[in-house]
Amino acid sequence: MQIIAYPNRSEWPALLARPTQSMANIEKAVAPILEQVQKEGDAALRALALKFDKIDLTEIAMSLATVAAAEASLTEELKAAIRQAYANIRKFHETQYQPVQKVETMSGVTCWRRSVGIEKVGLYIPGGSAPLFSTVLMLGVPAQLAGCKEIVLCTPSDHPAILYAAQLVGVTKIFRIGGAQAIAAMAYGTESVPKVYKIFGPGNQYVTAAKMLLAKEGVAIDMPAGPSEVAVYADGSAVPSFVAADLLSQAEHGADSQVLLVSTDKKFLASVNLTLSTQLEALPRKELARKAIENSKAILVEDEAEAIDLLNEYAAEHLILSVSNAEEICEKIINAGSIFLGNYTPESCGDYASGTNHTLPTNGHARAYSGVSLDSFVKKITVQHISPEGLKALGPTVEAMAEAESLHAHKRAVSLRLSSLK
Ligand SMILES: NC(=O)c1ccc[n+]([C@@H]2O[C@H](COP(=O)([O-])OP(=O)(O)OC[C@H]3O[C@@H](n4cnc5c(N)ncnc54)[C@H](O)[C@@H]3O)[C@@H](O)[C@H]2O)c1
Ligand SMILES: N[C@H](CO)Cc1c[nH]c[nH+]1
Ligand SMILES: [Zn+2]
Repeated sequence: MQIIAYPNRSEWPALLARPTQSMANIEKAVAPILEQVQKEGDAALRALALKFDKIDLTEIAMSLATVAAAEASLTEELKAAIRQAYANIRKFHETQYQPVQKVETMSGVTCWRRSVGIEKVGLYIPGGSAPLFSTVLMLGVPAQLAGCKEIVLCTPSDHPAILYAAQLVGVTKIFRIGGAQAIAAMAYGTESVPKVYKIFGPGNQYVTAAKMLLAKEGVAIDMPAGPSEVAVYADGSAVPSFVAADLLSQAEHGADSQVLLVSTDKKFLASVNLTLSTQLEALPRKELARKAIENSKAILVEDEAEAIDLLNEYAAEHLILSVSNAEEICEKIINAGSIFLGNYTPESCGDYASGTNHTLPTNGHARAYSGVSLDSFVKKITVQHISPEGLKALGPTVEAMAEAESLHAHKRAVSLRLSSLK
């Protein structure tokens, strides 16, 4: 990994830019796909599956028999691991339920919020270069807890673990479609695929661009969750081989992934680089990881304060703090998707099974977005009730404001009632 020593702050934006292809080029490729699906429906899905995924899609929906057969084809060990991950993710997301809190803002004026699961949701499960069945749990568990009635899943993969996990979380329909065309199908609806109210899920740049383009048309999406990335901040207490393994864990996702290592210790950076090369050569997906590592940097900074500023500017999807004062540094991080503390908290645990969600904002979007949670799958409907006594107390305030805005019908809606109470 290229080591950059003591860059000036003015150099940070260029240094921290992700190796994404130009969004304009990706959008140029994706826009016609969206249009084709909107116009031609299932016929477009069949043509695009053949073109991009080399799949002959006679059946767009997965049959119940295929789904049922999935369980039998998995080992007991893998099924137990999936069930353990499911239980942990469920336990963590259950804590995100918010009890209804009724507030009396004035005597007789009561307001509260109801959380209601979004009725129809669409989950995208990446399957181009790896069948990410862990993502089924990450999206399906909060959808299930939120009480979403229709849970549609699209994926280009037919891996049985995807189908097994889909059954666990109560997915209602599964379609073997991937890429931008899957996102378009869930946004517009086709003869086979139902139109949903909100689309969730990570994916490559085509998937992410499709979500962003559709968001401009008013389609609800979770967030931009593109190519995976990790930043590691390490000091002399960190173990170089552990840090190298963490960097490679995200580099192996794809050539467009990026990893970042930050330290105040020059020798440490060199040791990580050494073990990284050896570990890289041993990986089956080494060509993908090598390309991602070529796009990555190890940055030597002056001190802890500079490291914190740099990490906040980068706004990593995942941030590992392999430093002796990890909890203290954690409190100073204001931009990150998910943070991992200490030497024994590999990011992989969050990817699969610790309980937190792995669908997280990438490409600096952690500055403004959070990862997926139970909240992502619910709407909050506000409710209020005003008693006659409450209206007597509140009415004059509303009358004065409506009068000042020249909205006389608003004022009358209050005044008529107040007169009836005299
Ligand atoms: N941010 C997160 O939370 C998060 C979580 C998991 C995975 N990820 C990321 O998801 C991504 C998964 O990517 P993937 O490619 O393996 O699977 P994917 O399912 O996202 O994309 C595969 C699809 O891309 C489409 N495609 C491929 N080449 C195309 C082209 N030239 N033009 C148009 N469409 C094309 C195909 O239809 C294919 O089905 C990785 O980048 C990974 O890092 C991110
Ligand atoms: N690291 C990915 C999120 O960016 C999630 C994942 C799934 N499987 C392995 N990793
Ligand atoms: Zn991962």
